[in-house]
Amino acid sequence: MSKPILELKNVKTVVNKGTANETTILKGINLKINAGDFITIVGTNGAGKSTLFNVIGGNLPADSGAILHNGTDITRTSEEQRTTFLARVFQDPKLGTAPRMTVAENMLLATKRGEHRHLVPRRLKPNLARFTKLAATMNNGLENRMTTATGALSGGQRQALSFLMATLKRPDILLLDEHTAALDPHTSLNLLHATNERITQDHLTALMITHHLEDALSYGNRLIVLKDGQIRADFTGADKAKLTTEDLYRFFED
Ligand SMILES: Nc1ncnc2c1ncn2[C@@H]1O[C@H](COP(=O)(O)OP(=O)(O)OP(=O)(O)O)[C@@H](O)[C@H]1O
Repeated sequence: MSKPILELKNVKTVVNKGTANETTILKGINLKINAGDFITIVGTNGAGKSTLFNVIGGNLPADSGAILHNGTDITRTSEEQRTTFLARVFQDPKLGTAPRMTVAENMLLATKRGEHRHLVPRRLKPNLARFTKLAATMNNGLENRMTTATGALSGGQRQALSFLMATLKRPDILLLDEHTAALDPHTSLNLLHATNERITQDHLTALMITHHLEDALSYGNRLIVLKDGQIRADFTGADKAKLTTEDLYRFFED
């Protein structure tokens, strides 16, 4: 069997070290993510879901344990170095896009993820048709706003742009951190559908944090329950398919 695309081996993360508030947030995470996995992640507030993404993304160090990318130890690499193979979409539509740049300029910038980015305006023209076609896949009129400054978009359009930017240059790992949570129900559903289509059609490897248990059940091939800094359950295939919201609720009871 081929190596996991990403592997966490007994990863622990401690914050406020050496103070009275010292806390171990991740308490020994072991996780093998295989190419093409679409993993939904659920867990109570404070379970450590965003911290897990921070540790994978290099925003927060792993205090012990190891993180391997295609078998190579990346535990000590920086957040910047990891952007060569990893992209993340946050809950806040304002994160991930440059507000004064147009939609098309932001997309051009995203084609350079992980590289030293110099925006060359003349490169925009040959890419515009492709970018517009991609924007149209979001089903929210983004394709009609290619020359609009991103700060003037609706939250839904801006978040759709963040998602497109994260996937324009294919990432090995896509981290979706409650990326539809700040949107109204209709806009959220629309983005979730577009997300699912892109991930499944392009066979992307993705992890998606959500508080909506129905969404965690509906999407992906794998579901992980995080509780108190540990992985309490990891369902795949047929086991995931037969899970119900009631089954999941049990993990939220003390
Ligand atoms: N840098 C930090 N310094 C101190 N405490 C932190 C830090 N990062 C996270 N924590 C704490 O660690 C715990 C886990 O936080 P985290 O944001 O990972 O939880 P979460 O599962 O994403 O929660 P939510 O569903 O509310 O977003 C929380 O108690 C949080 O306050």
